[in-house]
Amino acid sequence: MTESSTGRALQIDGLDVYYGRVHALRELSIHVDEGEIVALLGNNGAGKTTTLASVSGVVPARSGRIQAFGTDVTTAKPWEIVGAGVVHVPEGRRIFSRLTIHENLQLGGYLVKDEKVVDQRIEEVYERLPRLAERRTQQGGTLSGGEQQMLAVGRALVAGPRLLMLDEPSMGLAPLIVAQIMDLVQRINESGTSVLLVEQNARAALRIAHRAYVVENGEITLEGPAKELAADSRVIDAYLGA
Ligand SMILES: Nc1ncnc2c1ncn2[C@@H]1O[C@H](COP(=O)(O)OP(=O)(O)OP(=O)(O)O)[C@@H](O)[C@H]1O
Repeated sequence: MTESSTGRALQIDGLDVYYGRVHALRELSIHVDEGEIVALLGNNGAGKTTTLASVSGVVPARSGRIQAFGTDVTTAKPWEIVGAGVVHVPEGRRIFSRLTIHENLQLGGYLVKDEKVVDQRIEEVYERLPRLAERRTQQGGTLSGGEQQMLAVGRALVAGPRLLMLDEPSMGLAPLIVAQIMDLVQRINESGTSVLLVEQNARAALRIAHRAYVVENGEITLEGPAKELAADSRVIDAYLGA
């Protein structure tokens, strides 16, 4: 791994990923500057989850390069990528329903050596999300969908991300709850964490993103400032509806 200073949280160049014969990503290139929220929009099966899985070291790149904060992580292991400051909140939250909220948060710190740091970060999560603090001894499975999503984000924060990657945080949630989740993401960004936000809900994502990309069949087909994309007729027709 070579290191340099770029001001880029994430730089993906010409990424190709295959599942057997399925060519899931086709020379995909995107970047996230430090301090940005960047949305990756697209329909089911477009390649959004694969992009995050590839950055996280879960799905290997056939070709191309992935850099996180100037470090080449193309072939890095998942824990090395977390160590580089890149933390992934997976699709479907994947919280542990039999563990308490507090235990779920503690799991976010499993790679953090200093327990005091973990405890301090959990307290910060409780300050940010008082509803989790009130329910800290309850089992994760007793939370509503929106609260489970907040717990999944909180757990990621305990890992100390410099880049937070969120996979469809709005999935299955009512509009009011989606707005609360997006507000949380925006506040996390304002306190200094860069964000890559994967969403099918283009409307919600474009409201908080600085820039966005549209991915179709594994290829980037549109990109630009979020405000411009929100006004682009191709985005309106395909992703925003009437
Ligand atoms: N484990 C897998 N094995 C085979 N093909 C896969 C696998 N995972 C994804 N694919 C295929 O790769 C392509 C990209 O899928 P991906 O899940 O990245 O899309 P997505 O944009 O995240 O959609 P979704 O919102 O449904 O997750 C699709 O054609 C999908 O069928």
